Amino acid sequence: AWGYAATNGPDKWAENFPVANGPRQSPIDIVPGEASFDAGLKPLSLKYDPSTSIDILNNGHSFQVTFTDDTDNSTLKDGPISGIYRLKQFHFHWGASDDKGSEHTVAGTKYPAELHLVHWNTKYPSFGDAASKPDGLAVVGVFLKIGAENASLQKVIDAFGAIKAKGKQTTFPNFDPAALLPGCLDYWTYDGSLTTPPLLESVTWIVCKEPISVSPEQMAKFRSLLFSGDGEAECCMVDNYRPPQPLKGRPVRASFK
Ligand SMILES: O=S(=O)(O)/C=C/c1cc(Br)ccc1O
Ligand SMILES: [Zn+2]
Repeated sequence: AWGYAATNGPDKWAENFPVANGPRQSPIDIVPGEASFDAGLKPLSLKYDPSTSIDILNNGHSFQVTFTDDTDNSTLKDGPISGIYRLKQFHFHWGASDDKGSEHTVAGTKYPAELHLVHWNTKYPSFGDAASKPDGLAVVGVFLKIGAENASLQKVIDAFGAIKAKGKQTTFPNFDPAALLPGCLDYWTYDGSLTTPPLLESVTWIVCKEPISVSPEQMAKFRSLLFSGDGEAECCMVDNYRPPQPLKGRPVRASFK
């Protein structure tokens, strides 16, 4: 199965997922000076209902918090998209050390981690259906920067004890993902893909310019999670990020000057 090791990592994914070499792969290096300001881009409208959060899971390549998506209670609207997209889950990517870990980079700068909030277009009947359409998904990316302890993030970290190994999950009710968003929602946007197999080219990426904070101690807790399952040789969950992919002529737009 795919992973992030030398034997099954990003450089090997094209063997089973040839779209890995496609025209709209993610992540990318965002070069602010080459992004074009688009006055037609609307502010993001993110409206989340904490009662839609269900559980937290170690899926063997990250951990994710999953939401009920059978109503329009937690949605993304406006920004670069048309229609209503429902929040399905959020997860993170991070490094073994603070000098790497994000998937998108900004003029070559890597952040220690990156949050992805995954939404699907309600013009399609389900996430699975939407995931195969060019306008099916919208993922909001938020960089994490080393600094003050993040109290909202700490609520997620407090659940790690129950999901240390691959396959572990526990209930995670009443969590408001809006508490993980930066104060300023200026963003860059471009057409891309899932950054993990199946690498489907169905994502409108919306990457926030402003990072949120994470303390060194909190990053250490991320790195205490395991890729491995119970009874397997322990392997720390670190460096679960895909590096930037070729832009192949895609425009990157900015919602801000
Ligand atoms: O890292 S992302 O591109 O946000 C991957 C998102 C993703 C979300 C789901 Br839900 C299932 C498979 C996936 O690959
Ligand atoms: Zn992701």
